[in-house]
Amino acid sequence: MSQASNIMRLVLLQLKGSRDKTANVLNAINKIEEAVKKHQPRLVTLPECFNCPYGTKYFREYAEQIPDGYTSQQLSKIALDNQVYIVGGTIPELGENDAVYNTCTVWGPTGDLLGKHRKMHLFDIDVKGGIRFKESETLSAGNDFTIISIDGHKIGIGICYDIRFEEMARLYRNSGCEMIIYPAAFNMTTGPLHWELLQRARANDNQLFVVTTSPARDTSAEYVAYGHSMIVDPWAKVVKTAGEGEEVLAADIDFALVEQVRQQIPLFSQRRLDLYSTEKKSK
Ligand SMILES: O=C(O)CCC(=O)C(=O)O
Repeated sequence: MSQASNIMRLVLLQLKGSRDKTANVLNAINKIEEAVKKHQPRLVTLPECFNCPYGTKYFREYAEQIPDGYTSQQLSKIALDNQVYIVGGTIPELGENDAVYNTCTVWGPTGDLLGKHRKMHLFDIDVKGGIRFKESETLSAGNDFTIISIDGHKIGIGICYDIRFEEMARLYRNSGCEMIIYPAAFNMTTGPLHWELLQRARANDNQLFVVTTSPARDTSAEYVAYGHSMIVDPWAKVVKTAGEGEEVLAADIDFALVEQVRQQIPLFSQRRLDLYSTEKKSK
């Protein structure tokens, strides 16, 4: 693909996880290699918590330093060997002062770490008769926005629950992003109702591509992921969606669509900033 091209080929890997970290990482590595051979993507994305079961009791045990830990080193090598960008899902990260984060790493074709996003909004919910989850029992929240650039296109990174916070997506749009990628693991309570809705809403509000990558559904797991990894375009149209099992989703997306939608429905020059605003604060 030429550097100036607006077309980018994506591969989303919806992967099944297990309690065996090494097996999970090797599965991801093998699937990346196969997908590169078959589809020649520019960018490959992985699911949230792809090397670890999704559960607060597991995060510290599976946590690794970034970029020195095993999973980071494997992702760096496979990106370099295959000359591909990788949005490496998420892994539990062992950070400063012994804090643990739910973190997405992004790797370039040189094997370099291009960015690291720590989930900003921790998934603490209690839906009666549905699901209770409290990430803050063991995780700390990140404080930084993460934008990477691929072939001149800015891409914002968020993680799962982050998608519910429209201000974050707006700030990415205001910073020039044309796509937001969310590694994510919705569940069987909120998934059917909110998964597609939130993606189409963020895409529609901000006139950009939204990409999510979920683990495959495993009904024997303690946390059952919804699946349905998805690509939504700036018209809020679902371009491609996976089912529930392990799946490889490949698609060419055209960034020219971003400008077309923004010109035809010029929300961002029509906003009444004299009456309201969304502002970034530093912490
Ligand atoms: O927002 C939701 O319903 C699910 C969020 C989630 O599973 C997560 O943040 O990991």
